[in-house]
Amino acid sequence: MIEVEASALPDVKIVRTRAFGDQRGTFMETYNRQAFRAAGIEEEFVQDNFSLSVEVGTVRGLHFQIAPFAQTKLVRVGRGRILDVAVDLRRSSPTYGQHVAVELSAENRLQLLVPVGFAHGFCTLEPNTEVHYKVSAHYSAAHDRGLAWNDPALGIAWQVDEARAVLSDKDTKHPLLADLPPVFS
Ligand SMILES: Cc1cn([C@H]2C[C@H](O)[C@@H](COP(=O)(O)OP(=O)(O)O[C@H]3O[C@H](C)C(=O)[C@H](O)[C@H]3O)O2)c(=O)[nH]c1=O
Repeated sequence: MIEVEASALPDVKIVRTRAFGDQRGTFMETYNRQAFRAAGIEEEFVQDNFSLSVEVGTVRGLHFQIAPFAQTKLVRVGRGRILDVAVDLRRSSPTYGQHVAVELSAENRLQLLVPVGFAHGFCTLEPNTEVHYKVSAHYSAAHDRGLAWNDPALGIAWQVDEARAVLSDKDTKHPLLADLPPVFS
């Protein structure tokens, strides 16, 4: 049982899968190819990723891979809570540069489908947050690109002070949207 709804940017989908609770806890099918295809999510995922972020206010992003390794991502939280963000980088899109931000948590069990053409990133809202995500193309460092998470032009309300954000060195050096070359048509 899967429910898929459009987010504020219709191509970014919010996915809810059925949870079975009993006296022991909970069981979920977090991904089921047949059910997801029936719900219109046709992507073939080829790699599962996992990240643990220890500190609240850890920001990972905004990332994307360029062709031929551009990725659709299906993101969920196994432990903790994140503000998950997708930014439209499709030059021909009427919502170019706009974003959607959705809270994903172990508690709400929501997943976010971030299609090719979007940058993706998140900020953790609890300590020791574990993020699991499926991607539709393999990792390629040579095709890995980024966008400045704190670009004022994006207007993302990350819920973390810029000075307190925990970032990789790489994520402090990405270009602003205005300086980003065309990457997705
Ligand atoms: C993404 C990736 C990374 N790596 C290696 C490369 C580095 O040595 C190390 C950490 O990579 P990175 O700092 O890019 O990890 P994150 O900052 O969590 O990046 C991810 O976080 C944001 C939210 C995303 O949406 C992307 O999927 C992904 O870019 O893992 C791999 O070996 N395979 C991979 O698929």
